[in-house]
Amino acid sequence: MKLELTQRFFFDAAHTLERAHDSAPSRRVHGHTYHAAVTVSAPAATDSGMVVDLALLRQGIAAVRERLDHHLLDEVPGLGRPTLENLCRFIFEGMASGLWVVERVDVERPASGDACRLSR
Ligand SMILES: Nc1nc2c(c(=O)[nH]1)N=C([C@H](O)[C@H](O)COP(=O)(O)OP(=O)(O)OP(=O)(O)O)CN2
Ligand SMILES: [Zn+2]
Repeated sequence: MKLELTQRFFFDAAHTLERAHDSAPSRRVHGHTYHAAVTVSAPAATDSGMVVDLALLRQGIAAVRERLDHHLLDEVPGLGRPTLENLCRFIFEGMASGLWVVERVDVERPASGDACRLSR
């Protein structure tokens, strides 16, 4: 058995996106509010009664979030093409060095109903 713990957060960011699909709005600089969630796990029987202290998890998230929030995503080192898929990977990799096992990362744009999940 294992326990999973999730912390949600959001960030606002701008980007452009060149696509095979002909979309002028995508090619212009535009912004989205992204809602994200990081889920970490631990064996169900922990001495601490915690997967990890949420304060530590939030610190890890804050460090990754700072690299995205109010940035032009096209210019974020290591992100690559600013898609939901690459945002999942970027956050997953950014959280991977903590005192936890990252199970999955979700990134959504609720306003347009787009969502992506990267699982371990
Ligand atoms: N697989 C993905 N496809 C697309 C992503 C993505 O992250 N992963 N992102 C986008 C763009 O960010 C875009 O802003 C959203 O585009 P879309 O919903 O298509 O809106 P448009 O204004 O471009 O309208 P169209 O009707 O598609 O012309 C796109 N794809
Ligand atoms: Zn977009």
